Amino acid sequence: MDVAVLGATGDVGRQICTQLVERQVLPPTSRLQLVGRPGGSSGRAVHGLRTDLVDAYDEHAPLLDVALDPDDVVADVVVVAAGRTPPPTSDGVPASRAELAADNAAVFRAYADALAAHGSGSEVVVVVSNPVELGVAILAERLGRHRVIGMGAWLDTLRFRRELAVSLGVRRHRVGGFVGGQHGEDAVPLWSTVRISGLDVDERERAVARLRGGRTLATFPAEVADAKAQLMAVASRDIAAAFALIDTWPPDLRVVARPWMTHQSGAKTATGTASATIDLVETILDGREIVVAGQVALAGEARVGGAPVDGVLGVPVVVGPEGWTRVLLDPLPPDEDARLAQAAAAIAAGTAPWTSGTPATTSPATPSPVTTSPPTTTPATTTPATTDGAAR
Ligand SMILES: NC(=O)c1ccc[n+]([C@@H]2O[C@H](COP(=O)([O-])OP(=O)(O)OC[C@H]3O[C@@H](n4cnc5c(N)ncnc54)[C@H](O)[C@@H]3O)[C@@H](O)[C@H]2O)c1
Repeated sequence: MDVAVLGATGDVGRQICTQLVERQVLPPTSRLQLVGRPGGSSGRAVHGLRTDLVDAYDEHAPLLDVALDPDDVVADVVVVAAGRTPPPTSDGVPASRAELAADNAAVFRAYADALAAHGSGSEVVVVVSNPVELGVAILAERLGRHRVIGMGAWLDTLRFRRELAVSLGVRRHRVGGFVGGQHGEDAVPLWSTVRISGLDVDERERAVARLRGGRTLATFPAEVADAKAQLMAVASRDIAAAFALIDTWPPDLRVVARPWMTHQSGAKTATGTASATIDLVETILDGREIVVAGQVALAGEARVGGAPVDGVLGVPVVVGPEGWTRVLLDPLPPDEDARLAQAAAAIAAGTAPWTSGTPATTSPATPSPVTTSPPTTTPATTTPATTDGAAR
């Protein structure tokens, strides 16, 4: 099985390539294609990256290949990490999502068209670049909905589990639960999906109620806005104090605030992003099926706000070697349902200018009907993930 990483020389792309090789996700007989951009600095640096990886990992490295033309991308799994990233801003207000979308829509389209024309017709695409939802919408339109999954919701999910685990004083692998919605500040912590191994239902409900402290998601957007304002004020004097302040907040708020502060600090979130990406790549390559959260192009497989979703949304899904197959979303409590509906509306508004609004329905994966089974499967991952803001 082969993997291609678009934007291989970027901060995130390079981490993905390094971790793929270092963690021996790919055997020496597989191929890792490092994809750069002709004419750009990455067109030169990608050759250097190849040499550096061989230098470090020659004993177990897969075959390392360089591609500069989107038409030459060939792999079973294609990771999209190419494109612009929004820089931190002095006032904490993220660069316009529309501007980022305009730039990165062109990147998404170029690779979507090339894969549609020259790909195998069965590659699975993992979208990392932001806006993740736009990448999923554009690639799904051309390649088929089930072959495209955005990893932002999985990264948010790993962060949620970590924050819950910290508050509970347990290891992350003992905590289940998902984050859906839009990657970044419109992430929706799905508290009703939280599971804690070793606790029965009553114990879990008491633990969750304690962690939530009587709050619901109805106040979450206002809490996030207030958190950012507080962090900007504190961080301008003392960045360590800003991170310490985050530690005093509830776990769901920390899920959004901590990566936002990380980005504002000038550090990028490349390591955690790469690690979460590799979870998905590993699953797809393994032939296993696991439940993850991901941004996917829905055609009515989930209902929020009383209506079926026709468009991209982060939801728990079953992912396997042919992409995602099913949505696993039980009926939600009103606050989670309302926030997911708001996120779906925000995503629809953000993607509409760049898409035809009709994701391709063809797919090699067999779409299954909506399932009502509870999302109890927890992938056996202990991978740390730390990172977002507008979306990081
Ligand atoms: N989904 C997530 O959780 C998450 C987390 C962190 C970063 N990101 C996103 O990942 C993307 C990459 O981030 P980064 O920090 O590595 O950025 P970076 O600037 O370090 O690297 C960007 C890479 O994209 C390539 N690139 C830029 N424009 C291109 C074009 N027109 N065609 C082909 N390649 C092009 C560059 O050559 C470079 O290799 C950004 O969109 C960022 O917002 C997503």
